[in-house]
Amino acid sequence: MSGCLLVINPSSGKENKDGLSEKISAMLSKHFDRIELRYTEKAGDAEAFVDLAKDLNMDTYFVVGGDGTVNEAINGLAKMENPLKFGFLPMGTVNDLARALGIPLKLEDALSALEHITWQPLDVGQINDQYFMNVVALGEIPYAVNHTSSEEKSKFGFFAYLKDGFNALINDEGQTYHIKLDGEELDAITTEIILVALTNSVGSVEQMVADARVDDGLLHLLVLKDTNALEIGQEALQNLFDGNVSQANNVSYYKGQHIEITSDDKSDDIESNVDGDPGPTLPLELSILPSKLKVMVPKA
Ligand SMILES: Nc1ncnc2c1ncn2[C@@H]1O[C@H](COP(=O)(O)OP(=O)(O)OP(=O)(O)O)[C@@H](O)[C@H]1O
Repeated sequence: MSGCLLVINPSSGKENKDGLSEKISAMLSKHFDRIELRYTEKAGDAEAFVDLAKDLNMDTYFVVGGDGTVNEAINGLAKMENPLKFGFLPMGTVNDLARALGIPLKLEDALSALEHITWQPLDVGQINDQYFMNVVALGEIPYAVNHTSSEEKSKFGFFAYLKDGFNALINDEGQTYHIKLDGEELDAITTEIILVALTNSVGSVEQMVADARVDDGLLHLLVLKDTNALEIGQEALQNLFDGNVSQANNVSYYKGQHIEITSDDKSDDIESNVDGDPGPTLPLELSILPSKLKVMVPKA
C-alpha cells in the first residue's frame, strides 16, 4: 500500500485556504492509498515531520508552503540514506524550485497539473552541515537582506527587494574572497555578491542561469565582477535580472561539484543566505548530491 504524509504550513502564502487540505488530499488520493495530514506550528516542523513519515511507513513526503517550508523538507529528506519520495505545492512569494520543475504557481492549476505525475530526479546542495535546493548567496547585499524585516521581505520577495534596494545597500567596496572550485584555486576576488545556484530560476527570474538543470549534478557559481564601480555593479546586476547570466560581461560563471569559500576579512561576520534565509558564516564548503531525491512533477 502506498502512503503519503501531507504537511501544510498554514501561515505560508496569501491564497485563500478554504478547503485547501480537502482539495490537496483529493489530488493525492489519485496516487496514494493512504494519506495522513499534519500542520506545521513553528520553524523546524517541516523537517521534523520527515521522521514521522518514516515511522508511519509512508513512501512519500509532501509539503505545502513557501521556500522556507520546502527547504526544511529537503533538510529532513537529504540526510536519509534512502530518502522518501518528495512532493510539494508552492505557496510562497518566490517559489524557484516550482518554477524550475514546471509546477504551476496557482493552486488550482497545480492541482490539475498533478493529476498525472512522474518522478523527477533532483539534485540537492550541501553547505557546511545543512542542505539547499535553490541558491546560496554571499556578500554585502545578501547580508543586508538577511537583516531586513520579514515583512519587507514577504512584501517584495528576496531578490525583488535586492533589486529595488540595490542603490541603498551599496556602502562599501565588497569583501575579498578566496574560492577553490573542484580543488583549483581561482584568483582572489573582491565582490558584493556571489551566488551558487542549482536551478535555472533564481529569485523568481526563470532564466537567470539558463544552463542549470535540476539533475545536472552541478553547482553553478556566479561572481559579480568589478563592483568597485557602482555603475558597473548596477549594470551587471541588471544583467542578472535580465536572465541568462552566462552571457553577461560583468559576471564570472563557473560550474563544478565542490566549492570552498574563505576570506581574509572578518570571516565570522560574513554570513550566507541559503534559499532566502540566513545561513552559516564563512568558511563555507559546498557540494552537490546528484539526484539525491525524486520529486513529484506534472507528466509532460
Ligand atoms: N503554524 C505556523 N504559524 C506561523 N508560522 C509558521 C507556522 N508553521 C511554520 N511557520 C513558519 O513559517 C516558516 C516558513 O515559511 P515559508 O517560507 O514556507 O512561507 P512564506 O514565508 O509564505 O514563503 P516565502 O518565503 O516564499 O515568502 C517556517 O520557517 C516557520 O518559521
